Amino acid sequence: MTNLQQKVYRELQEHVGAPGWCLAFSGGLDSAVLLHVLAALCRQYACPPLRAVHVHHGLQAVADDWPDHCRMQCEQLAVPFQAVFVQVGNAASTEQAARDARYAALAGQLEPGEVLLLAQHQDDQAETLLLRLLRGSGVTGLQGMPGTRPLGCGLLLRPLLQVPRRQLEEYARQHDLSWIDDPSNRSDIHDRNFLRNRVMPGLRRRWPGLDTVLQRTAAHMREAQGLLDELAAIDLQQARRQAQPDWLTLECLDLDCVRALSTARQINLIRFWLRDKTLPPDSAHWAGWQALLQAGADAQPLWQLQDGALVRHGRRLYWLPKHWQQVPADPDLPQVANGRYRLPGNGVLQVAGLHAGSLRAGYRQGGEQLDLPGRGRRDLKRLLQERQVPVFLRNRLPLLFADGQLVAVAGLPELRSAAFVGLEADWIPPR
Ligand SMILES: Nc1ncnc2c1ncn2[C@@H]1O[C@H](COP(=O)(O)OP(=O)(O)OP(=O)(O)O)[C@@H](O)[C@H]1O
Repeated sequence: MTNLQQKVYRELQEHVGAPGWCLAFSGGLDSAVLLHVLAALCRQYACPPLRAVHVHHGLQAVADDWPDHCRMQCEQLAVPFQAVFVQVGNAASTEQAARDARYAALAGQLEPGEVLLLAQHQDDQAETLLLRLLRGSGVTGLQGMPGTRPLGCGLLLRPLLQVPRRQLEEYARQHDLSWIDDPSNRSDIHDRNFLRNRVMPGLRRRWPGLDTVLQRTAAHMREAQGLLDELAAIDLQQARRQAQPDWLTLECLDLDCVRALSTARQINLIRFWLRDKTLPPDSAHWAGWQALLQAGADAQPLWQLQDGALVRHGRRLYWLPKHWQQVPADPDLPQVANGRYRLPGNGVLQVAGLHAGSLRAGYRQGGEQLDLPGRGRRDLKRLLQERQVPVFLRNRLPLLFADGQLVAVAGLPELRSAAFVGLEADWIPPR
């Protein structure tokens, strides 16, 4: 077994029990080497079934031959191959759009538990770090590419991150490999190519240990990030509250608790809290956070982020996922089974009790009235104000109607007309 094969095998040792290994195969030098290494490991050891996937972006005419090239390489090594064709959206940066489309396509075709292998190496990691430094990244960004992270229903792994490109070139020569030379890599228009082609060679001549030094920086940043996360977890535990009203399934923090922290610590907490909810704003865009804190006591300010918004109501701070914000064009909620209605974002409204099946569920349109036992007809708007239901929620409360008349408000058991007092209406949050 060659030195490189041993290194990769060590990196993959923890994953030999996975249901499959899937190589992201661009056909370039790095992934061609990884394909050869993996095929060799699979011949020598008990490894999961190996396959390779090439993503075709359709962005440059020369790339039209690449799926065939990749297929041939895989056939020679008896590795099952698949080409996936994607449409790249019209983003400001084609490079970024291609990367997004590629990761989405790769994630989409992973089997549960399968490991997706990417061929980024030590030099790529050094470039990534320097690029991020030049773009003003903080601790999170300066950790570089992670060696492993969840992707779709599987796991993404980069087993070559400790391997210098020189070693991959040597391996390719020794094994007489052929690979695709992407002509766009030679153009210095893109920052990464400029750095790779014009800057890194000079830096490496002056500081021969540059790549390992930068690797050490990334390790320091990972350690620092770990500590920041520990602090954020403590702060989150202190600040987390049950949403009010208490049937609400939204996540919420106590604003007084958050305010008591220093600004840097507030931002650390909010970043940590939102990590699995939305892309964090970059460091230049935290003015929205200050505006949210400084708005008057009665205001209900909202800070819009990519996949939802932070909203203040009273002394609470809510995370409002996007599907909560989009008022559907159709005010009716579709009934999916007897007494079960589909809510946006895959939640379900389950209505049980008398007449449950004959009700229509929908959102407020304005002007609704409810005939309350002992109180007579009341405007829904007033009733919701009385109960201090947050403004952001008022148009998103599922209402139940019988013969066109409002008879119950889901989640607020006291808002039922006489014949529907015993009606139960639960929200089952999206999974
Ligand atoms: N079109 C593609 N199809 C499948 N996987 C890809 C594709 N492009 C890149 N990858 C994967 O992502 C990794 C990093 O991409 P990057 O663009 O840095 O690589 P590359 O220079 O195009 O190709 P290589 O790393 O194979 O030389 C690649 O090593 C490969 O594993």
